[in-house]
Amino acid sequence: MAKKQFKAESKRLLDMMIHSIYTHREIFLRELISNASDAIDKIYYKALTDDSLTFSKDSYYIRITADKDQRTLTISDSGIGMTKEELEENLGVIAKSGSLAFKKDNEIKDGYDIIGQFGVGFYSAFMVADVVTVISKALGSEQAYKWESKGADGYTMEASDKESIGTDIILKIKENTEDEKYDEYLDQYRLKAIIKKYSDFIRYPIKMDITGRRPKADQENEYEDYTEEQVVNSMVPIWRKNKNELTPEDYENFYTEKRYGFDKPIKHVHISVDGAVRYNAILFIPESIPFDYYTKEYEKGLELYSNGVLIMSKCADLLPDYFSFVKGMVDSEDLSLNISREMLQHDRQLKLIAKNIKNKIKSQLLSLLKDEREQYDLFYDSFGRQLKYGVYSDYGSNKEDLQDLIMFYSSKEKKLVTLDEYVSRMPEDQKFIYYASGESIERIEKLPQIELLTEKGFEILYFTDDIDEFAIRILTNYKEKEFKSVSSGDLGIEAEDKDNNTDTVQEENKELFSFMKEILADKVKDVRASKRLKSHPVCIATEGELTVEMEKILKSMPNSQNVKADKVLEINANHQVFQSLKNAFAQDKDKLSLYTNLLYNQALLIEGLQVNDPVEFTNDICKIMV
Ligand SMILES: Nc1ncnc2c1ncn2[C@@H]1O[C@H](COP(=O)(O)OP(=O)(O)OP(=O)(O)O)[C@@H](O)[C@H]1O
Repeated sequence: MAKKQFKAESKRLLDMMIHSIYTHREIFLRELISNASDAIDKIYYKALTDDSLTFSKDSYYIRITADKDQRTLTISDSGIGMTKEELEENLGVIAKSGSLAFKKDNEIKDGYDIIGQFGVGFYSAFMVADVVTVISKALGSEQAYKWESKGADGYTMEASDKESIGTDIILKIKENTEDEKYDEYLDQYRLKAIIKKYSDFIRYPIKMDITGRRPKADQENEYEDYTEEQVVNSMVPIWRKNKNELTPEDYENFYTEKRYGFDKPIKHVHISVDGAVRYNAILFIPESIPFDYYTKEYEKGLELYSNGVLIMSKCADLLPDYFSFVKGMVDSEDLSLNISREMLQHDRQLKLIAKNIKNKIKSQLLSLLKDEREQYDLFYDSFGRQLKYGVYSDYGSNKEDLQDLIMFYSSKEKKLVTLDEYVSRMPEDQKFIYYASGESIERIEKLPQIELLTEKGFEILYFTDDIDEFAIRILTNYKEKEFKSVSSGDLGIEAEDKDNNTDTVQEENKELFSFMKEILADKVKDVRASKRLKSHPVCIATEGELTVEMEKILKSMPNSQNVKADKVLEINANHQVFQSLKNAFAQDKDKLSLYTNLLYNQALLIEGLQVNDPVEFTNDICKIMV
């Protein structure tokens, strides 16, 4: 029979899977059982919603059969099965989600990475088997098909016999090697232990023949071997269990088994509500960002069950966008099985659940912040940006919910702090919450604009994310303290003039400043003596709503209008450069023009802005050198 080739990327992945040194080979069983359970979910759901089908509950099961002589391990299910096309489609291509394409060849080093990142499910069978045979009969088909593969060189497909609807997956277990005892995957007790460990809560019975020894009836000291079919798993879904009976590992196993993520969740929340609306939920706050999280491909949502039957794998209406990182499931008896996506959106029960869940997540995050700061920092590193987007989006309608969860880097603490922490430390005479924006902490630390505030001992929040300043603008204040950019025209420091004669200097040099303004024309709104500069000669301050940082961000957006911040060029009157400006004003206006342009361009560079004409700028520098 002609062999069909796997798609190129699948072949590569398979190769790695087969040759990988993966320490947890046993998880192949979890993967296959999980697929079987999904397949039964599908047929069960159909049976419940389609009157033309009748099934009895007893007909849903997963069966594990080990045959030591043949070295085969068979995982059978009475699920929905696969047609010929589905076998091709589902098993001929790995990682259909496209996640593999995301990873470049050299980034994938061994199987761990692959499973860890994408969960290639079915293919993990090749970690323990030389040959994998899948015999499947789909619901509604007369004909069964057999798919078989020895690994990376391809697979065969042919018509086959199978009585009942469902799928058998037959693994020809590898021979033992010096390092690896594959025999264990044919041992009933070992298999039972693996199932208990990873798949205990699967809703359908996982049946296995278990052999034991027992005393013979009526005969003393005589024993006999017997084999009986046992249901190995407890079948109670974890969300229906009592929290006290469950260990953190149980939740972690559930998280992995459900493929919510491949990290270790930072926190889980187990909710059982029995009030106006009844539901159970298990929610997880992941530790790391899914690879597509900050892209449009990412789909938020929780699994939605109606009385134990999965009705939607990603119910988006259960989570607000700003908590879109939350994973998990909700099971409610109050939802109808036949409910459509459109109807769900208007469902009163679902709305109540969503609101309740939102509050739970918020309170969990707050308690994480309060009691487990390191964990919160870890979480914030991944998802803090999303919370800040939440403050900004929907015209700030969720800002109350989120303002206590966001953090920024503090100039004083040298770490992330909350707004509450900042405000509670503010000296009495400090009116504003000060912030400085820039590309990185290192660059902000060098900004001339922060000199005065730093010298006076004020704490400054550093904004390094694009969204930061926009979010803060929507917040406008926190606990009645307004936010103020270090570049804003008036810093609101009463004491600032005491040791500073800026106003006098400004007055005395009025003509010099207005001459400089004329040279720069509409590039700046004004040129004036600075109150905030200490050692640097020049900086840009802004007036009005828009800061330089916001201008940069808006300009980088597609279809950006030509937005401009109102810039003011501030000159340090105590710097030697100011004397040179005054001399040039008195003696040589061309020189003043040269100096003014140079200072302006320098101020732009400090801000991380581009100079308008780099060639002219370098020529100007040469002019002062010769
Ligand atoms: N026992 C089965 N019965 C019916 N369909 C199956 C069975 N096993 C696998 N499939 C089909 O093959 C597809 C691929 O399975 P595989 O385990 O590789 O990935 P997955 O389960 O979709 O995703 P992932 O494992 O990454 O969560 C499944 O989505 C399912 O449609």
